[in-house]
Amino acid sequence: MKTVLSIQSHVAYGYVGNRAAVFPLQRLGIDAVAVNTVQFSNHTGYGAWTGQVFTAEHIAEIVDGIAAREVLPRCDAVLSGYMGDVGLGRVIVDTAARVKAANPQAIYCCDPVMGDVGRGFFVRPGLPDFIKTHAVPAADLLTPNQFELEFLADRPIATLDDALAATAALRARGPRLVLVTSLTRRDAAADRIEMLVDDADGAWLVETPRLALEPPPNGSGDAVAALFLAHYLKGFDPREALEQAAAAIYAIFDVTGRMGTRELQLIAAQDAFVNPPQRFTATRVR
Ligand SMILES: Nc1ncnc2c1ncn2[C@@H]1O[C@H](COP(=O)(O)OP(=O)(O)O)[C@@H](O)[C@H]1O
Ligand SMILES: Cc1ncc(COP(=O)(O)O)c(C=O)c1O
Repeated sequence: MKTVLSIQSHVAYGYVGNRAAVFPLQRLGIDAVAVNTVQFSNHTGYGAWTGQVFTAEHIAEIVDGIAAREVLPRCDAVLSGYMGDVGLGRVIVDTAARVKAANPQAIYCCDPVMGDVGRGFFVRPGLPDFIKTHAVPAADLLTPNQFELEFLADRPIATLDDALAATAALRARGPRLVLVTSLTRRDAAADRIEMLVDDADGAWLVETPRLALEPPPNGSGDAVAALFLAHYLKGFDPREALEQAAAAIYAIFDVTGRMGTRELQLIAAQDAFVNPPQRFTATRVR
């Protein structure tokens, strides 16, 4: 069994961070060791929330406790998402290095959660620059949405060529693979939403219909990063892992987004992760 150390936010109500990532990991047969960077009542997109960002010392203590149980050498990957603040970010990047020292085969998958096109930046000041200068070079897999890709690669993205130039620029800084979510470009149909995966062997694009989801979903990026990583760890190549992740996230929204209840979302998800009703074929773009 593969093991993922997932270091992300926790919310009591709703599905972002570890609440969006742990269930897909488990459903796909991965042992998810979950460390929560914050405990909030709900995600910050609501505008108001209660709860706390845990201190860097607290997270370091939890990681030390896990290390004392000999868990780090068993980890096949570290998955990080919402970091809370720069101090926490340092502990997370350090933890990824500790896991890789304990298990040289282990990989660090960094979901550089910091904002999106509709909302702009939604994390504390300083974190975007920390992620750009410290987390990106440490990552093996990087999963930005389009907004995050533009910031990390210092360029606007209007076309597929722009996106490929940006992923190449990021790969030159460390990550072996970049997965871009919610790619929206002027040279594609407006009723579609795309994801792009780029590694040394080539680049693949997958598109699904864009569903009218109001308000726009939160946590979809967290779920996609977990889905992609789970399939990648299980030995799927990047193109197959991309197709699996696209089919699963689409099934969840298509079945549940229109109907709306959270319970349905979870129930539908159980089947969608493992046996998505619809397949989407990726196209080679490099
Ligand atoms: N309106 C939508 N219709 C269909 N799929 C969507 C929609 N919004 C998100 N998705 C799927 O979820 C993936 C991740 O969403 P994204 O918005 O990029 O994540 P994040 O939460 O990190 O911003 C997208 O690449 C797409 O496959
Ligand atoms: C606490 C928390 N974690 C994670 C996220 C990331 O969600 P997404 O997957 O939509 O980027 C958010 C977004 O609002 C959040 O508030």
